Amino acid sequence: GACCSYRLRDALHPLWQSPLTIPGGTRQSPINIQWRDSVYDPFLKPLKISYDPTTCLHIWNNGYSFLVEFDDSTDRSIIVGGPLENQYRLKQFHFHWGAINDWGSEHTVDSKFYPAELHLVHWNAVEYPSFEEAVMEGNGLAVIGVFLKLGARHEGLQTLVDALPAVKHKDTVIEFDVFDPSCLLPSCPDYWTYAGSLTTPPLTESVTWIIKKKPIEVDEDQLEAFRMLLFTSDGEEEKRMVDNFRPLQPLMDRTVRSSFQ
Ligand SMILES: COc1ccc(C[C@H]2SC(=S)NC2=O)c(OC)c1
Ligand SMILES: [Zn+2]
Repeated sequence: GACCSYRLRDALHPLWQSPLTIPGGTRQSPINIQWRDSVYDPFLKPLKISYDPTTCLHIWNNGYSFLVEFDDSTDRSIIVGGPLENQYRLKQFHFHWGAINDWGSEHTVDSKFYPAELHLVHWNAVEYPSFEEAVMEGNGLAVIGVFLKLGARHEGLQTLVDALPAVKHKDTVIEFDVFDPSCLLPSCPDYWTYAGSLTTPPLTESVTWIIKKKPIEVDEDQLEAFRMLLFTSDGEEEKRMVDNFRPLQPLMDRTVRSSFQ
């Protein structure tokens, strides 16, 4: 029937040649955040974000998403506080999105998908010598997740959208030397936090997730600009870069904490 072919299609989805779950995984991402099951933690601190816009380096299409990468050789762009024991350095940010507005985010809230989700990736440079090593450690990474919803045009995002045609194909890159990603964060400080993983291979269980409660608004043209990117290199048969999100993973023995009541 339709359901099993859906499951088969889902399992064979081009993005997932690797196993959909990893053996022994107990803290995989993404997950559904059931609002009423999240537990308010009064000891959670406010998240402090200080990014230096001149640490921005370039935008590149890596064949799975488009990443904006930062110079992480110093502590000029960091986050601290929230659920974090140390300060974490900004390494890159990227997005996940759908072919249509009904889905696209990796996390869901009360089983609702958003059309897209921003991930700001940071690593624990206090305890680990490199990003590559931090990726392998339980407290190595901190990723801020921000939901995107359809609404007003986002002026800060537009500078990024204007650059996307230059990275249409896989393995293309352009210089992008001043950008402050804090313009992509909602003003509301509220967040959920839980222990999770990378959402693409190597799927390592090294991420402290900080998911903002409030989405940011972007307009249809801005979402369409994401959808005109390609998974494929120049000269290959074109495959539109859409639906680059991992299926939901089991919560298992985890509690999602909230910074708000
Ligand atoms: C080898 O280390 C990696 C590999 C892939 C990603 C990107 C994945 S993980 C995530 S969160 N969203 C994504 O699309 C990394 O990001 C931290 C780190
Ligand atoms: Zn991501």
